[in-house]
Amino acid sequence: MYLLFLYVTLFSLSALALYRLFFHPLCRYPGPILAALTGWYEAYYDIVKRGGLVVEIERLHKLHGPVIRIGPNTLHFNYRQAYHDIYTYGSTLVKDQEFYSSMGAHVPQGSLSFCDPEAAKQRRGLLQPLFSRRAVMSLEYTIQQKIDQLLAMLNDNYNSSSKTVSMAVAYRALSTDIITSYCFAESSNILESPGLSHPILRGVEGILNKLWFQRHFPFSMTFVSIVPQTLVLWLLPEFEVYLDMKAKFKRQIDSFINNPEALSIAEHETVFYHLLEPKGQERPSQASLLDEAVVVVGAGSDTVGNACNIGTFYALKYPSIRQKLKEELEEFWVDKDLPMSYTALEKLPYLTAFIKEVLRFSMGVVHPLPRVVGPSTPKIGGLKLPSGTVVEMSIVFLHMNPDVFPDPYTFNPDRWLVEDTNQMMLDLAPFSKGPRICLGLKYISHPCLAWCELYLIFGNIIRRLDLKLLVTEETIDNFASDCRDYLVPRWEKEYRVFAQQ
Ligand code: HEM
Repeated sequence: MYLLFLYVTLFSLSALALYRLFFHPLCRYPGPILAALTGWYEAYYDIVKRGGLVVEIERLHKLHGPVIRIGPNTLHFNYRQAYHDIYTYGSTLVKDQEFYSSMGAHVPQGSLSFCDPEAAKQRRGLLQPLFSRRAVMSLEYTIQQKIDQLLAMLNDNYNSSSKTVSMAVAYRALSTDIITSYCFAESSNILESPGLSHPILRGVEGILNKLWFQRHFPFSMTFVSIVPQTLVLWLLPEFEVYLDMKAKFKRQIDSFINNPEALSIAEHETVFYHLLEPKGQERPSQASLLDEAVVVVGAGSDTVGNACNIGTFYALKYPSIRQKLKEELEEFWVDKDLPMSYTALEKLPYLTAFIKEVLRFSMGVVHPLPRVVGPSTPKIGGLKLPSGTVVEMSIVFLHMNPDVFPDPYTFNPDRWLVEDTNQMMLDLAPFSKGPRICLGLKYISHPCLAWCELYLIFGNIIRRLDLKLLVTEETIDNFASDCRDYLVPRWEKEYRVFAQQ
């Protein structure tokens, strides 16, 4: 009996392997045989090579050309027309259910995980007002308050070469505090924790380390949500922070549901204000509200933190860049003790060029975002593909394309100061593009929350502080290389700074 079972299994696997190698519609596309046979090829680079998939894809494109088969049913592209066909004009493609339901296994009812275009459109419609330019302008004060807190902390606690701080940690603290106070009118207050040792920071790190495991073994998150909490914490102590955060959001939602007046008397509009009082739509379920809260905090913290971390590094590393930023800011922002508004800062040409270069370098989400070809999808990068094919292109290949960004691995804000930046702007896509672009960013040239944060943070850090970079053997030298893919890019090394008095 066992033998029969073994024979049937072996026969089925062999038949599947033969089909995938010789009869599958994608069988004529080049790529590693193992990738054509199984999705575990990708899992190996994600888990064993710890975020090494994008580096492997780069190697494969050099070997096999601009289109490669990276999974049994997945093509990865490396040319700009394909990127725009998939994302910018990709209204007939949908998010890949297999990828997003495993990545979002902990938040199945949050906007990021919605693959059905209609459901995503409805949810985005509910949240959009919170991230519109009008809302952002009216809540600028909240962002400025948090930045003031960061500056005071750096001045008071990290002010000599023997008292330094990792800016990666400081910015993660700042961006999480901003997004939580902005969205829920209740900050996580990480910046107030002594030595920035808040459990949330450790928890986020622990969860990021488990990210690829969750992607390839999604039942691990189902396990976390169904077994008793004490067992989860015993087996996976790093989940404590995540479970605490969810419990806190749940308490907040319960209190708003029980006391709807509290929504309108909160200091400012919040995520829950828009979700609990949907105009012309049914109110999302409590589980969905909770998932959305987690999505918004996750999506709005590390992305912003990464960009700030990378920008500050280059402003400190290259004195000429820092000097130009400083001179421009000093000319327009004469009294640094008075706050400067986002609308004033966004008019500064060099600061704007600097932020665009920061966004090009920091990438946003570095992992290829998979989309599924539909029955009416036109050609992708000149290729007519069967419906159901998964297509993707990591942003690395767009942002580091030497045809559009000459000498792409050099951090050079001046490239944005030429007269015609149209093509570069088209290919600057840190927030992705098209129907599933980062929430609230209709077009990259219509700034809102993320832009507001970046202008205010860089403006304040450069104008009001004199940060010094501490260079040691351990200091990262260049953010363009050795990047690991944890959805957002991560690096092994970091850098530390102190505020010169
Ligand atoms: C520098 C800052 C940011 C970058 C580079 C960035 C980048 C991105 C990217 C690339 C996506 C597409 C993900 C995908 O297709 O799977 C995305 C989606 C999203 N972002 Fe951002 N983001 C940033 C800041 C923010 C902020 C501040 C928020 C607000 C809370 C936010 C909320 C979201 C949400 C909710 C989605 C999902 C939208 C959907 O699937 O329809 N992001 N972001």
